[in-house]
Amino acid sequence: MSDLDPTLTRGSLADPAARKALTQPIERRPGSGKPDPILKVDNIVRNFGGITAVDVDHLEVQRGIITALIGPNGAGKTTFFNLITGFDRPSSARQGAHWSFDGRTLDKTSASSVALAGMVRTFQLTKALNRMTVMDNMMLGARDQKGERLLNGPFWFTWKKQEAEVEAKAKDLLQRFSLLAKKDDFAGSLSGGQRKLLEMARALMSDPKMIMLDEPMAGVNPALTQSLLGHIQSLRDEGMTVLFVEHDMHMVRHISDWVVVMAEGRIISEGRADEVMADQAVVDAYLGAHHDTDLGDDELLTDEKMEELADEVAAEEAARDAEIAAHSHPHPDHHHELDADHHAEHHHTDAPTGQPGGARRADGKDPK
Ligand SMILES: Nc1ncnc2c1ncn2[C@@H]1O[C@H](COP(=O)(O)OP(=O)(O)OP(=O)(O)O)[C@@H](O)[C@H]1O
Repeated sequence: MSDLDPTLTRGSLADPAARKALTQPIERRPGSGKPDPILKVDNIVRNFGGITAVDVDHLEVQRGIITALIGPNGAGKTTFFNLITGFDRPSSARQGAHWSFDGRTLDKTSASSVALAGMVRTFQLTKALNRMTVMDNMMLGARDQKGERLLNGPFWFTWKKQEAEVEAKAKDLLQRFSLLAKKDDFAGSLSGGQRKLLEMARALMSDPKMIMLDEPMAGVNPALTQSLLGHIQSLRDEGMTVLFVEHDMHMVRHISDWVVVMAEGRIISEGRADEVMADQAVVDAYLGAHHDTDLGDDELLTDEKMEELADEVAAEEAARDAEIAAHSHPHPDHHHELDADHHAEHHHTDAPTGQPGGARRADGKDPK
């Protein structure tokens, strides 16, 4: 905080020039210090069997701007989100893992306490949530994230009194995200984009300081894309910190003020979008098998290039299927070791273990 321009008060980062002035002096290297970090992470390692999914030495997330966390499939982004929000425990828990949010240590904190501290993540709607109405989802969002202690304790009446207030707030948020007319509809009946809006609205029920969005553009049709991007930017313009994981590089280029790149569980690059996408370490991490992977540069994405990529993917999948058929003996499915829903919720397939950018073995050997 020491070097931060005192005029950069809450909301003043709505001005692009102010954001540029803030990020310009930051060193372009993994783990660089930020002028006013809201989140600081040290020594977070997560192993699954012999695989090191996350191995982050140091990361700082700047307050008040939009930071994108990108990386190839299997790079460890979702696992990292799970770890810092208390939904998973680092393997390095007793070996120096340390992280703090807004000055408060979160090392041994539960997921609900992390949310109470002001760091809230969105969740993709599960089957159960799909069967509830949009409004009930919002009310549950409030209970999950704020009133849990009130509901369980002798404060039930206090909660009841607050309920009307909470409902009014839910309606305001639904209005803001153009979902009010749908408040009595089942969440499952919403379009992909509307679900993303509902996920965001739910997370905002607890007035977070930082919102963490997991693939906000997944399954969103082009008509809603602009509106979603606008909502994310206006949250930042109102003073909120945004951290998001996204595969859509066009979106990353469009709205990120800062980009952090992960590969093989590690932070490999940091900088502004155009800078990291030109960084050889990033290009190498994304390349590997797909040497022309689109990093969001529209000029590169010709029809011919798309066909070439589709052919490469098909050839790779055929080779993988053949390999699986050749080794089709039962194999313990480490993927479901902790969280059976984790990958079922993902819309895309994981990189096969050992593909560039994917997880690596804890002993450093090629997992194949
Ligand atoms: N619960 C789990 N049990 C075992 N292995 C897991 C588990 N969760 C993740 N992994 C493994 O950890 C590595 C990192 O996965 P993670 O989902 O965090 O990557 P990611 O960067 O979010 O990938 P994607 O972009 O595909 O969502 C992968 O190799 C994955 O298979």
